[in-house]
Amino acid sequence: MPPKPLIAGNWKMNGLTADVREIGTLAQALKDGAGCDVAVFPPLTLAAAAREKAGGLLWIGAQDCHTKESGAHTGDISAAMLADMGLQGVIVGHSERRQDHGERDSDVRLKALAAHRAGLCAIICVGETRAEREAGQAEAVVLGQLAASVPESAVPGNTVIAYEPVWAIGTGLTPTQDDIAAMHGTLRRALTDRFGPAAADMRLLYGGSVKPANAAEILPITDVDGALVGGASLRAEDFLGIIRAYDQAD
Ligand SMILES: O=C(CO)COP(=O)(O)O
Repeated sequence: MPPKPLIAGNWKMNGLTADVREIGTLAQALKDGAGCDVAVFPPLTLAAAAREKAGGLLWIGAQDCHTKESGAHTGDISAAMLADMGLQGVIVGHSERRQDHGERDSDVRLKALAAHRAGLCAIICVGETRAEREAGQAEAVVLGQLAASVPESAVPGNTVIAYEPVWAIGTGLTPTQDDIAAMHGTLRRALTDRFGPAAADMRLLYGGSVKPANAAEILPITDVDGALVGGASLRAEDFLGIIRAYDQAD
């Protein structure tokens, strides 16, 4: 049995107080259950209100955390603080953090470890750039990121891997179904080599321009256990269009 799918929405640096109503709309729609788990990662300013609106029907998480538990790190937030506010997960190693903040695999690994120590689920992101894909290095790059970013403490209950090709993020471009299947198969094999049979239960999400219009083609691909959605997660109606792709498959 493949793991229960997860549809996760990464709001990035978007959303003001009024937008929390979208979480309320999602929770209302999820009352009768869904064919997948649902999570939203709003900006931290909205996380407490989002959690209240979610009413336990979807997870609420954060988009980053510090590697340390506390200390003199002005402007940073620790995983322990996120757990203390009742959040369930945290995205680590998103390509925008790797690019904008120079995060390396070793930083991502320490952040994932911090998340695990705090009892949070770490959504660990990997993905190649366009130049790396064109040079035929996509698989090697992603496998390198996976090996160095995922800590030994990873188990299916505390870790989700998100494959997000950088060139597909926010561009409307997606890899072919065969390319997604090949990369996810490669990720699963690498995780199995490292973690044994437990790797079968570790969720592998695809991210990069997932929309209601292409969800039905992407989500059923073997070894795709859900999606990490950016732009199309900001409005409940669009996000539900992706979540419902699972109901229709049932
Ligand atoms: O980066 C992403 C999610 O983390 C994907 O963003 P888009 O869905 O907007 O392409």
